[in-house]
Amino acid sequence: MAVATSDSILARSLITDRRSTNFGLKNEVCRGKVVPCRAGGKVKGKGKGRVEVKAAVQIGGLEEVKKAKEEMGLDVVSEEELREKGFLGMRKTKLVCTIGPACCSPQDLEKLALGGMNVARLNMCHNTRDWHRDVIKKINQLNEEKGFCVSVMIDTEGSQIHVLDHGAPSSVKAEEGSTWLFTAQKLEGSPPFTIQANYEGFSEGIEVGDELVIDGGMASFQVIEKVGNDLRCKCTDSGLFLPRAKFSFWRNGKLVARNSELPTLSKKDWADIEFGVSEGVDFIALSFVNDADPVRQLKNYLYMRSSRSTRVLAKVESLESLQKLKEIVEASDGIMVARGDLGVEIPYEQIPTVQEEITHVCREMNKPVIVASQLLESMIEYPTPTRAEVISYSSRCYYWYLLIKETS
Ligand SMILES: Nc1ncnc2c1ncn2[C@@H]1O[C@H](COP(=O)(O)OP(=O)(O)O)[C@@H](O)[C@H]1O
Ligand SMILES: C=C(OP(=O)(O)O)C(=O)O
Repeated sequence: MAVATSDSILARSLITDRRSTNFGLKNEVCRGKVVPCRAGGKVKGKGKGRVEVKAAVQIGGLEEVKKAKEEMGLDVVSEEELREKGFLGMRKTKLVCTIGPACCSPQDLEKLALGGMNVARLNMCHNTRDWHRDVIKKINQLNEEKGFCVSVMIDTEGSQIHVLDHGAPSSVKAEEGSTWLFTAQKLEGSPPFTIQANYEGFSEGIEVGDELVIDGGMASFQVIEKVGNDLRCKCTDSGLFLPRAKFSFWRNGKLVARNSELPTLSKKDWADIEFGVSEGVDFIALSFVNDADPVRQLKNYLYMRSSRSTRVLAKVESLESLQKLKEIVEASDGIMVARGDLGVEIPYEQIPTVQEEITHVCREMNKPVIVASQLLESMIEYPTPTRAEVISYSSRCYYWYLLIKETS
């Protein structure tokens, strides 16, 4: 993915190596000049990397963009078009960027817009509404003053069983053979070998012998004792607890579905939606949609609130949502394949097939598909993506791509 600078076009599928000077493009075909450029903001986390793009192909106006599309099969967009049409522009691939503390200044937002951001995503499970309001204001300003056309998406928190923020700066390590208490009790500080869950009923129906998997495989435990509502577990595969790490329980190789018992739209989600409507956001992405009902409910609500132009996207991130895929796609304006959470409920090796299946259903119903999570994950640390990451975007599926930790 190369990012547009002034008078340049975005050539999405061309990520260059630092040493490369010309993408291997024939000058007579594109008549473009490869220029170094920097775009994007500082990345959160280790803070070393930058979302930075190495080069852009400078090609003049719309005519040349058209030529690049037709003759070279590139999915490109001119800066002019980015400014005027945003996600309604001709480039079929769209870029959705999560806005977090690492990229929320007006300068960072402008760099992202210049780099091809079509939609700015605000994840409502982080930060305050005032913080989100401020970002929306900056995006509106960017659009009004600099002529961009960046849309805004809010993403609801939804309900999911996860580790409470354990207070440690980054992660807590569990060693194989160590014993841990998983509890929903509110505890002072972070007692050793104790993990707090966010949901009181997290252990209901769980039996001794069940497997508890953290973040789809980051670490595994076996339940060795039930102590009231708490679970004493032995670590069977060492690994890390990251803040908000997700739980899944397994019995005889099958998922014990727990998240599906929680509501898709909590009180907080409705309050966030109300906030989004009053701020005039363009998209609402609904987390943990298990069937079409919450999507229909939200669409009815938007209709009543005269916010018909706000689009509802359903996040497919659970087994249940896969079982009800067609009705969910039908009810929604688009789908997000939330690969991060999907990887907690289905084995990693099934994700490619599932992504393809979801895409197929969406294509048949003419609905856009957003692919989320770990797209350019290596760029959280490093300035260039891996070859494998580059290759995974060379298909002509024309997805919308959602960058999360890479930008936020
Ligand atoms: N608005 C925000 N405020 C603070 N941190 C944020 C914000 N948005 C994203 N982040 C950071 O980026 C990370 C990835 O974002 P995201 O995937 O949207 O959240 P999560 O993985 O927690 O569901 C978060 O864990 C958080 O550290
Ligand atoms: C986008 C995702 O969800 P979130 O960041 O809201 O956890 C995901 O799970 O891939």
